Amino acid sequence: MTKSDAQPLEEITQLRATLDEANYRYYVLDDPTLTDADYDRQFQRLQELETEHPELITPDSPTQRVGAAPAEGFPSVAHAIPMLSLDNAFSREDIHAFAERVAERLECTADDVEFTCEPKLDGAAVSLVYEQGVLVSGATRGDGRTGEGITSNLRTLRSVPLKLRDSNVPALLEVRGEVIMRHAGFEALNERAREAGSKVFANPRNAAAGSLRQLDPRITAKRPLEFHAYQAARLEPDLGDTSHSELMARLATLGFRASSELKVIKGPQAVADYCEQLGEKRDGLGFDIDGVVIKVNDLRHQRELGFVARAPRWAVAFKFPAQEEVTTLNDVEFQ
Ligand SMILES: NC(=O)c1c(N)nc(OC2CCCC2)nc1O[C@@H]1CCC[C@@H]1O
Repeated sequence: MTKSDAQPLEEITQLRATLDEANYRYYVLDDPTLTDADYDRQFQRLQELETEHPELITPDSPTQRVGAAPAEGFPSVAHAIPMLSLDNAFSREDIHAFAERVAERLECTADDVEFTCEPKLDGAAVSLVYEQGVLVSGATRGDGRTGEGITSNLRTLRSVPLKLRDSNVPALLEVRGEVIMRHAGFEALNERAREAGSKVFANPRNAAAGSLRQLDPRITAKRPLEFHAYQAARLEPDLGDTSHSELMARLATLGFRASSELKVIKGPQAVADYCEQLGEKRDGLGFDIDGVVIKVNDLRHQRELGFVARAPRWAVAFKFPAQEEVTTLNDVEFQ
């Protein structure tokens, strides 16, 4: 390899590392280091180099996010583990009853059970599969057992890592999470749609789901979508993480955004307090949530508790009143 040939590979490798790190800091740490102009300038330089040296292009390069070939349709994808729904809780009593049921099966007291609480994001649930640290498949939740293969569309989200960030990557990782559209992005999208006389979306959840199911990934790439991880569904080899909160911290080091509002909380009383506090913060979050997902934190306990027909015994969704029905949350008294 001559000196000049050696140059592009070094520069390409450096640019890819810089752009991947910029995505991680922007989308996972909420602590951007590059300005958009800097990002775009380095991205264009990488595109130039890869155009001059196409043999150096790799599928996990930041330039390979947006494919050009519109899909004819989406293939069906069977989820290795069903993407289940959640039973609901609507009051402090329901939270206590859930904790008591868990405690009874774990043969402990409800106050000894350690839960994690996190916002229940109101978007579109998806699953991402990584093999040897590289994204190989992305799918919608569908009916929970079978979804639609939308890998090309999910690759366009800069909050979806094309390759895992850590050095010791697991052989297999399946991450599940919610794709959301923030209110600001939703309003701007609908404004553009009204001006163009095209379809206006009813709410951010529909806008996110509709954007993910575009046949042309170049359209998805222009939509303000963010992926927020909420579960590591499969992990081989098992990295020995023993709790949901530890696993979510691991996902953050691997390059995923997890909820900054995730808290480890002991006992139903404190869980109900978290729900009340998050309900008061709901209108200021800038994106839609419809409650709190309360999970038993210990993964062994989750396995012991298992699932009933369609939902886990170890998790429940605390639901807030639908916002259209409630003028202000102050009207809602916590029983
Ligand atoms: N929407 C969410 O923010 C969310 C969450 N934070 N955590 C989970 O945990 C799963 C894990 C096993 C059962 C539920 N699920 C969520 O949403 C899903 C999408 C479809 C059914 C649940 O609502």
